[in-house]
Amino acid sequence: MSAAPIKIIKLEELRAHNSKESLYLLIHGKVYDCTKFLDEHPGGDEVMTAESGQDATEAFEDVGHSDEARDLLPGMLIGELEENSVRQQKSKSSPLPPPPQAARVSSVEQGSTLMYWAPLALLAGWFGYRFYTTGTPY
Ligand code: HEM
Repeated sequence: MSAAPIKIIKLEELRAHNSKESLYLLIHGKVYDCTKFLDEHPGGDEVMTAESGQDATEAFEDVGHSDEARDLLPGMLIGELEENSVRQQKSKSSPLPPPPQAARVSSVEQGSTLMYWAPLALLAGWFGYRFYTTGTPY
């Protein structure tokens, strides 16, 4: 007899279970249904709901959970997170090039700065020319 196939869980599915009514946690790439454990968790339910819908591995490890705590995990295991959806999540969080709108705004700003300085430069040029030709700027 072979073991039951591992259920592949999509990122959207993980994110959908983010309340006390139904809570999934992602720890080391595996998805755990922690709904029933919420009330029993010695660290409280708030910390667990706060970690839902994202990778809770760091939070789980930072606490330094005991072996007893780790032994509880297999009982809550429901599947693994789909590889592709993790990659999607990573690309979403990576810095994107600035949107074209920003480029447009800065070129408009440059344009308006030029529009401000051009008449002033012309005026200064005129007074300079007058000063040199007539000895007085007006
Ligand atoms: C299914 C996942 C989890 C299980 C089975 C679990 C289980 C436990 C257990 C058994 C303890 C008692 C101490 C120990 O034996 O280490 C504990 C404590 C604690 N847990 Fe979790 N935990 C889980 C997830 C989390 C997450 C995601 C956080 C987020 C920060 C968290 C935060 C804490 C804290 C802060 C304590 C310390 C409580 C105290 O001693 O005052 N736990 N947990």
